[in-house]
Amino acid sequence: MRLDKVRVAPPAAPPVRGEDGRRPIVAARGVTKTYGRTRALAGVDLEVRSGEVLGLVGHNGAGKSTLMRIVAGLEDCDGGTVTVHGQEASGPGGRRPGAFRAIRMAYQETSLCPELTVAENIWVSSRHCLPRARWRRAAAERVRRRLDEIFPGHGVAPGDRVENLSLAQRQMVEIVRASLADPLDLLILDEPTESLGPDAARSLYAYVRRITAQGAAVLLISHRIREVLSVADRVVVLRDGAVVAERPAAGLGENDVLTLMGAEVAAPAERTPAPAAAGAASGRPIVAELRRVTAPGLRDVSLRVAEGEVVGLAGLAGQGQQEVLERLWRPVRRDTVARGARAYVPGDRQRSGVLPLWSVGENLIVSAMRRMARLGLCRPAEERAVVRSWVDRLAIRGGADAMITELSGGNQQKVLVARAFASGADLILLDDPFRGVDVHTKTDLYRLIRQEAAQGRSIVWYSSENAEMAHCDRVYVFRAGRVVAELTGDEITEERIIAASFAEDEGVDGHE
Ligand SMILES: Nc1ncnc2c1ncn2[C@@H]1O[C@H](COP(=O)(O)OP(=O)(O)OP(=O)(O)O)[C@@H](O)[C@H]1O
Repeated sequence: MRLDKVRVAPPAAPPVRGEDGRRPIVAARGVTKTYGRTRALAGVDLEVRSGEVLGLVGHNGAGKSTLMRIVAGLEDCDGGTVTVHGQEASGPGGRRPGAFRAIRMAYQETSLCPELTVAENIWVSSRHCLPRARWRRAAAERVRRRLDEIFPGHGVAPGDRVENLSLAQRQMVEIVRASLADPLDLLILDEPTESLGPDAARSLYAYVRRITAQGAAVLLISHRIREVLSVADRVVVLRDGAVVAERPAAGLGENDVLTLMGAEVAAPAERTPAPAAAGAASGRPIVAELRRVTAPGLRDVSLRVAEGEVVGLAGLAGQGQQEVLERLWRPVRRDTVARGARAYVPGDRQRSGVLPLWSVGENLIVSAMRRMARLGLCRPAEERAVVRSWVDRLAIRGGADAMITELSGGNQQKVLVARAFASGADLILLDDPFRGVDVHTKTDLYRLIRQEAAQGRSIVWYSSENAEMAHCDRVYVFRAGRVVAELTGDEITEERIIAASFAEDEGVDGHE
C-alpha cells in the first residue's frame, strides 16, 4: 500500500507564525453570519495551523458547520475576513474560490450523488486534480488507492452506485472524496465517525496523524468529546456562534469541555432502571416478539419486548440489528409479532426521515395528526401546542416555523425523535437515533426514554455506542445475524457487550 505524498502549497507571502511556531494555513477574523433572524456566527476568530489537529466542539446549532463552510470557502461571511496563507480569501473584497483549493471538507451528511457510482462522484468533485483523458479510469484508480490507504477492508468498489452503499461506506467515500485534493493543506472532518465502526474510526485517525506529520492540518468537529481530546492538539469551543475557549487538548478533561460548552455535567452512566428490569419475567404483557426468525441477515433470532420496557440491540454495526427493527416495523410473517401503533426513527435521516420541503412543525406533527384528529377534522390549535411543547422539551434551535433544512444536523435529528414520541405510538423503534446530537441533549433524551417507558411505552433501541445501552432494561447483543448474549440490569456493561460482540461462536453468553 502506498501513501501518497501530501503536497502542501507554498504560502504566497510569509505569514506570521502562531504562538506554537506553526504556520497558519487559514485564519478567520471577526467572522459574522446571519440567516434570516438567526445569528449563526457572532464575530469568530479562528486560526488553523500547519501540522495540527484542531478540534472544534459546541452544542447543536452552535455554528460549527457554518463556520466550516466559510473557512472552506463554500459560503461568504457577512462580516470579517478569512485569510488563506496570509492572503485575504473572503471578506469585504468578496470571495476568491481559487484561494480555497487546498482546503477540503468531508460533510456530516455526505455530499455524494446517490445515483452516480463512487468513481463518477469522485470525478465530479475532484476533476481539477484528475487527468481529462480516460477520466473514469483515473478516478477509479485514485479512489481505490485512497480507500485502501485510509480504510483497509472497506468493501467498496469504484463502480458501486452510492445508493447501494451502507451509511458507513458512504461516509468513507465522502472522506476519501475530500482527501483527494492535491495539494491538500487543510482537511475538515465534520463528525466523521458518527456512522463509522471502531476499526474504520481508528484507521481514519491513523491517516489523520500521517498527513499532519507531513504538514497538512486537520479540523475535526465532533460531539464525541473524548475522541476529540485523544486526537486533537488544540480544542476550540464554540457557543451560540462565538468562541468561548481555545485550549491545548493535553490536560483538558471531558467535563472541562462540557462545562465550557455550557452543558450541565451529568453522571456519565446515569441510569433509571425500569421498575422491574426483566419485563417479560415480571408478567407484563409482551408487545413485540421475534420467534426463531431466520431470514436475510438474521439467523434463528428470538427476542421479546414487554410493555414499558427499554430493549437495546447492541453489537458491531450491521450484525442484524436493522433487520430486527425493520421486521418489527413491518411484521409480515407469523414469526414476528408487534402489537399496537408503532413509530420508527430511521438511522439515515437524509434518505428516509426528513421531509425537506416542510417546516419543523410539519415534520414533527406528521405522525401524530391522525391520532389527534376528531371526527375526521384536524385540530390546528392542539397540533401547534404539541409542536411547541416538543420544540421546548428538546430545545430544538430554530423553532417550529423554520424550514427543517434550515436547522443544524443535530437539531434535525431531534425533530425526528420528537416525531416518534409525539405520535403516541406504543412501540418506538430507534435506529441509532442520537447520531450528531450533542451530549447535553443526549442526556435529556435518555431521561425522556425512561419517562416514556414508565408511562407504559416500549422502546427498541439500536445504538452504535455501547455506553448508551446502560439506559436499557435488557440488551440483546448481535453478531453475524445471531443473538449472542442477552444481558439484563447490572449485567449491561460496555465490557460485557464488547466481550460478547467478539466472542467465539461457542461462547454464547446467557442466551438459550
Ligand atoms: N441555510 C441555513 N438557513 C437558515 N439557518 C441556518 C442555515 N444553516 C444554518 N442555520 C442556522 O445557523 C445556526 C448554526 O447552525 P450550524 O449548522 O452551523 O450548527 P452546528 O454547530 O454545526 O450544529 P450541529 O452540531 O447540530 O451540526 C443554527 O441555528 C441553524 O439553524
